[in-house]
Amino acid sequence: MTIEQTSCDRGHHNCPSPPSAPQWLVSLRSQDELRIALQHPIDILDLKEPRKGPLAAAPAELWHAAIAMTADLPQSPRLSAALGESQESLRIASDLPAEFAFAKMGPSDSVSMDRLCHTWDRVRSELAPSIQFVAVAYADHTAASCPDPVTIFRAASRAGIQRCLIDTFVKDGKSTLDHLNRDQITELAETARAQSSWWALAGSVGVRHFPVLSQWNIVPDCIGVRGDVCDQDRTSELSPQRMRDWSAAMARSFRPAD
Ligand SMILES: O=C[C@H](O)COP(=O)(O)O
Repeated sequence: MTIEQTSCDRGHHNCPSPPSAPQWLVSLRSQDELRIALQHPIDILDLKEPRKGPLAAAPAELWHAAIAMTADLPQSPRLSAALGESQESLRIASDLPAEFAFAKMGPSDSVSMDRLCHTWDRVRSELAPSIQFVAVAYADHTAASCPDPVTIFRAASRAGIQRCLIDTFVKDGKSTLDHLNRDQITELAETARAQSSWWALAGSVGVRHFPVLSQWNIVPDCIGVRGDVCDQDRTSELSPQRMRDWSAAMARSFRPAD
């Protein structure tokens, strides 16, 4: 999908149509949650264990269950796995089944871009060739002791990584849009576009942010969510009602992807 930037202010009568829909990624931690998620038009089922950290890996049993549950679907969402931060990723990357489309690793404690690139190389070399590696940046990069998001997005492209995701490291309710202002998120979006990267916006993103994104003319290629589709915080269960709310909000706020 191409990034479409529009000057459309949807509240304005001259607005021709809402922007093209970003893909929708939902992070899931159990088979029950997978069953709920599969009732919605999700593009990417992202498996992780939110009780163990922002990008902690789900157990391998869930990886295999997700493959079995989606194998025969006519329009199967693609599978993504969080592999944890660097040490956990290095340990488990080679176990990820080739049926997965994406794998991502948290950059915390990498301190320098050189070190993070080195870890990316090592993790990528462990993945099945068909799995696309997603470079993750943290909006609260100082707390995560890693390079800033634009530096990570640029380095990813230089390293031949075409997919980037921005998330938050500390899950205290502060979103990526609290950590980064309009200019900073615009710079990220423009960086991604200039280097033809696909980019996903995550990090305590909620339906409440859709009007802000519209006002800022930001349309990521994908929006990722966990906490805002749960009963309470992101460690609680996936909420069927909140999933319905997100489905409706995505359909209302964006026109179908081209
Ligand atoms: O990859 C996306 C994340 O799981 C988003 O989680 P969050 O919405 O709880 O920050």
